[in-house]
Amino acid sequence: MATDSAPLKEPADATPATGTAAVEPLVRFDKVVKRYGDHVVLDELDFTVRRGEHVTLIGPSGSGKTTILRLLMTLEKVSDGVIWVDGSPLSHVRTADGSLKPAGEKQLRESRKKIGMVFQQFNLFPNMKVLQNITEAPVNVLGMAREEAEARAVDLLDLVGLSGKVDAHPSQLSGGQQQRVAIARALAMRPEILLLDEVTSALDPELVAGVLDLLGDIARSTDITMLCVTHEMNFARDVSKKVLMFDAGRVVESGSPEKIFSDPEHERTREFLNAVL
Ligand SMILES: Nc1ncnc2c1ncn2[C@@H]1O[C@H](COP(=O)(O)OP(=O)(O)OP(=O)(O)O)[C@@H](O)[C@H]1O
Repeated sequence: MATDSAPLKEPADATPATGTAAVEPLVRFDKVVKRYGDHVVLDELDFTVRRGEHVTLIGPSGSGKTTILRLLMTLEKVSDGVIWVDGSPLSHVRTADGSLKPAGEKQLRESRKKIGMVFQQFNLFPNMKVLQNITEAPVNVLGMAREEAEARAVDLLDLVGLSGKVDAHPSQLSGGQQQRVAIARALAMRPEILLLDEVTSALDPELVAGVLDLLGDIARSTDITMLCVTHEMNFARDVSKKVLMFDAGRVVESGSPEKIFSDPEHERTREFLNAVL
């Protein structure tokens, strides 16, 4: 089935009826396929994430974890299936007859506003000062007044422990400090969903705990929904309510961190955890 030919109807429970919004998943992957040429990376993937939930994605290298985050960030397009966010199709738009067709660039840019992502390699703008790194998207994408964006950036820099670095350039900061700026930059867009892709993998070991503590504080003190790819199993245990174990582009097992880490049911989960723990 190709997304650009067959009309796709929304799942029966995708649009909450009045009074049921609290139980409606914020994110729903509905038979999502991602192919690169003949290589099927995600294979009719189904999973849901509830509003405010903190979910950790684990699985062997190449199992499709980063691809899931990139699809949610609309940096990639689905090959098949539909991604729903808050009852609306992220990857598609509704046509007049109620069917869905793949979203164009304009809609994808709109969808992207709801979602923030922090990358392994920080991805800061090297030629901009810290403050401008944080205000750039709120001003140019959301149309926020510069003064308001700057005031918010100052608050966020305080939150991430970098209030003295407003005028620094990224090259003048440590990796841990750059990642804190990247976290502040993602939060500046007031996203509903925060995607974290191995955000401590590129850091020197002594900087890892500080960044994880900050993310733990953000998870506990806000109602943000988090999807997190990490090899930091203690962080997953402390911060997430649900762990999804992926293999070959599918969820092979999901459950609480306690259940998955101490009593996994699937052989692939046991193999993976034996290798990383
Ligand atoms: N742009 C691309 N073109 C072709 N293949 C790609 C592309 N991006 C990802 N892939 C392939 O998709 C598969 C899944 O990659 P992905 O990065 O999602 O895995 P992952 O589970 O995040 O792995 P890791 O833990 O090593 O980061 C890999 O086989 C990868 O080579």
